[in-house]
Amino acid sequence: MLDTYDLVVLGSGTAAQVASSRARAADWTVAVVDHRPFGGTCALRGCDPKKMLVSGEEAVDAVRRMRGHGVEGDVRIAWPDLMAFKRSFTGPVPGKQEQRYREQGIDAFHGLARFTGPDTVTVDGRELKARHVLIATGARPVTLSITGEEHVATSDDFLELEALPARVVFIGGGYIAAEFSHLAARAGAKATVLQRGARMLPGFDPDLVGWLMERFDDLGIDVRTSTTVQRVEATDRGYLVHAVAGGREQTVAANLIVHSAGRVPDLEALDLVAGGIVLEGGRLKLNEFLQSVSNPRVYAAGDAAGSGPPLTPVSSHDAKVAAANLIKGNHAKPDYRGVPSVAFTVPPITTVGLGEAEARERGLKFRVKSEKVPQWFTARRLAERIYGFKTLVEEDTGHILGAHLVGPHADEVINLFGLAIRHGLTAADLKETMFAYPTGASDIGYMI
Ligand SMILES: Cc1cc2nc3c(=O)[nH]c(=O)nc-3n(C[C@H](O)[C@H](O)[C@H](O)COP(=O)(O)OP(=O)(O)OC[C@H]3O[C@@H](n4cnc5c(N)ncnc54)[C@H](O)[C@@H]3O)c2cc1C
Ligand SMILES: NC(=O)c1ccc[n+]([C@@H]2O[C@H](COP(=O)([O-])OP(=O)(O)OC[C@H]3O[C@@H](n4cnc5c(N)ncnc54)[C@H](O)[C@@H]3O)[C@@H](O)[C@H]2O)c1
Repeated sequence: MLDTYDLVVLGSGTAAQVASSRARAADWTVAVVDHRPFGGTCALRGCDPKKMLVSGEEAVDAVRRMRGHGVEGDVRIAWPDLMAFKRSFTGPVPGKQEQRYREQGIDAFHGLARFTGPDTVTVDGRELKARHVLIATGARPVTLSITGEEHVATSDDFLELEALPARVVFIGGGYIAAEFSHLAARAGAKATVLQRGARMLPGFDPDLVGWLMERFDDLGIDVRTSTTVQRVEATDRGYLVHAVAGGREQTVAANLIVHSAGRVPDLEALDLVAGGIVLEGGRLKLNEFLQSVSNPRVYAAGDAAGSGPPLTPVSSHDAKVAAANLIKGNHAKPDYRGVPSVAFTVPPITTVGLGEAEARERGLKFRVKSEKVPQWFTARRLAERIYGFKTLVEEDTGHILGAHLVGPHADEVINLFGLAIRHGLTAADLKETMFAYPTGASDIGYMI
């Protein structure tokens, strides 16, 4: 282990992995630091473990949909076994990560990192001097500032539950509430979502969210919008969640309350003042090259940078941009065109590019095609009632401005619209493409 490095990377998630290996490949001396097991949010506490659990849901949902259509019998989620299945993936991740760092010649430090000066960082009592630092510390749940906040579990806690409690309340109605309430309800819990916003999943097309809400109803998920949680009270039988909606107080009983009210860059422990790193509105103040405006040695990437949407592919993209600028001098800028996003409800809902309202606000000239199409073959063969789309195509150029899908295979098909947006393909290009039939993609020609 050295005391001086060309690059010290704070964090060991997606952004850290990508940037550290690029810098090392350029023959830089590199250290990574994390106070939690190595691997970051996506692999250990986010996308991947969540989707391992969704696999159980998908299996149950398929049987329930096909019942009466040639499939008989009942199936249910065996929660401890599904958790064990999840751990079969997450368990080996930290060890594999450490081995990867060893093989690459990257030094890995365990501990909470904190700046002690513009080019020094302390980790577990050891001071590291750095020619450059990359802040890749990810995000944390936003502080709710409500009485009883200490009783609110995080998504990390939910993903480690050995047993699923009978009544689960979600505070907030975005990605985590949508995905985890579907999971909890299919696994037999009573799920309630208390969403301050006027609707669920505000990042997705309102019409498509409306169609998806039918499935929340089927699952018995109690979704209360325009409802703000005010306090949480512990009782001898669990908790009471006190909320207010339209001036009226409501109380919901719970055995588990899950934070799903948003995440913010995780910067608190870093002592940014000591590092000479300024913030603006609670976020790192960065230039267009993802470099701190006040300390040019320091760059940031991923959720910690807060520059693009807080998603794994964006963390990876940011890290490539920051690494390129570190190694060759500032020249690369992030490009967030065509970043697809999926909420992994069953069925999934997806979005890429501009929403209809945003495109109108920008004064663009475009045609909208939107329809709920459960009668299409893709949905029929799966006995799925929820299937629909909305596409936005620019009038003059034929460019795809935005695409929004809900239903089977939407999580895969949206990537093709992302490809079109990012690489300037037109609606005509997509229509001329031959997609294997019958697949989700073979519907694209009819969606535009
Ligand atoms: C429940 C959940 C589900 C998600 N599902 C998806 C999904 O399906 N698809 C998708 O694209 N995105 C998903 N996301 C978002 C995605 O996980 C993040 O955008 C992505 O993992 C961020 O990567 P990162 O490298 O920026 O940070 P992270 O992977 O969060 O890594 C940051 C690391 O820094 C460490 N750290 C923090 N502070 C310090 C410090 N002071 N010293 C040392 N180490 C520190 C942390 O321990 C952490 O390991 C999900 C997120 C959550 C919470
Ligand atoms: N599939 C995915 O890509 C995926 C899945 C899970 C999480 N994530 C990432 O994690 C981040 C955090 O997810 P999330 O679901 O916590 O946040 P979110 O930003 O998706 O949704 C938060 C919602 O909580 C509501 N809210 C905030 N404070 C509230 C309060 N006091 N009472 C009631 N409602 C309140 C807001 O109106 C908002 O709609 C996401 O932004 C996303 O980047 C991504």
